[in-house]
Amino acid sequence: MSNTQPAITFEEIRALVRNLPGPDLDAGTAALQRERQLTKPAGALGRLEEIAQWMATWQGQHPAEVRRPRVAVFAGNHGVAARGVSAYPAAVTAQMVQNFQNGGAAVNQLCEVADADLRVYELDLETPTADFTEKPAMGEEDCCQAMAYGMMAVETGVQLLALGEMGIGNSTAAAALCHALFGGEAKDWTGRGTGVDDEGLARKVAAVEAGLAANPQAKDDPFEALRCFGGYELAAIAGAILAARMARVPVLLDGYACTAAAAVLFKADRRALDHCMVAHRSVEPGHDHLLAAIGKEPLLDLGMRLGEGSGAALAINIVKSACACHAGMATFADAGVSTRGV
Ligand SMILES: Cc1cc2ncn([C@H]3O[C@H](COP(=O)(O)O)[C@@H](O)[C@H]3O)c2cc1C
Ligand SMILES: O=C(O)c1cccnc1
Repeated sequence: MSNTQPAITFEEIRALVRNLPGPDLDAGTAALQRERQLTKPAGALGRLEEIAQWMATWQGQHPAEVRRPRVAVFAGNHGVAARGVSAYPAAVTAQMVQNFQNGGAAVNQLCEVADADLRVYELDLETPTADFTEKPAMGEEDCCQAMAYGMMAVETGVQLLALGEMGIGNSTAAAALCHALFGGEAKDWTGRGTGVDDEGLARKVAAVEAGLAANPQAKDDPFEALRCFGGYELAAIAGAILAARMARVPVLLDGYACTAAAAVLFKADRRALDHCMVAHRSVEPGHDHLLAAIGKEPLLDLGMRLGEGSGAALAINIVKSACACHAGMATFADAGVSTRGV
């Protein structure tokens, strides 16, 4: 990326992870108490109730607010893309960034519907990471720089952060990352991404296996795994999640690639993703294994496999709806509705 001194080092990031702020239990309890008084049978709003409580707990305020949701999409290019692991050429990454800027992508429409502020962050698209089948994708400085860049997406006033990525080849990077973090076999983590054929899928599995063989140290440390396989956009997502935690901003994670980036933090500390929900279950088969590994149940399951923050942008509507019901509904006492008889 650049030759300047990184704004943060791995050591500082590790210290951040060791000292993450915890939940605001007072705000969470206030939400639970209000929930019990709202004019509906107990539990009848299902996960919307859990979402309202989660939002209060991690925003540290009750009732929680979603006036300013932000969708941050990070874009980066991958050296491994040269190995024929995507159905599309690497040039599509920059072309899609242009498309985002022109308002023509799926995520633009979904942000419009959700009334969300879409920000697209390019990470040196002319300079792909190294091919991880040969050596680590990034040096430590570049990885830290990308994480620091991701942190900048968390600005004052953002009340909910939805994260996404754009980077041709990144479903292969995500597979290698998950394989290093959680073990298993390369094929368990590798899917068709943008739609590779059987030969393309075999090339992807081979690239993941070669990646693990070329970077054996990636298995020993989650940040090392991020550096070896990451991709600038995946490192930026990990940085954004950390900054959001520090700033008390709840986070929606998108599909496979985005959740894989988040999983680095989970491996570093099992509580590190407590302020995150996974927006949807991607069709990419590795996502299911990954959700099981990090213990998260996604909000939506619509057969999507796009990336670019699309599922996260869509789920903003669910979070807004949960908070609107929680804050706006009348209580039994206020509305003069009889409480449960038996
Ligand atoms: C036109 C187009 C728009 C996209 N928007 C997101 N992705 C998605 O596809 C890529 C990952 O798949 P793979 O690993 O197979 O390259 C990522 O850039 C992801 O965000 C797109 C891909 C394409 C082709
Ligand atoms: O789930 C994802 O993030 C995904 C799936 C396919 C292609 N790109 C991204």
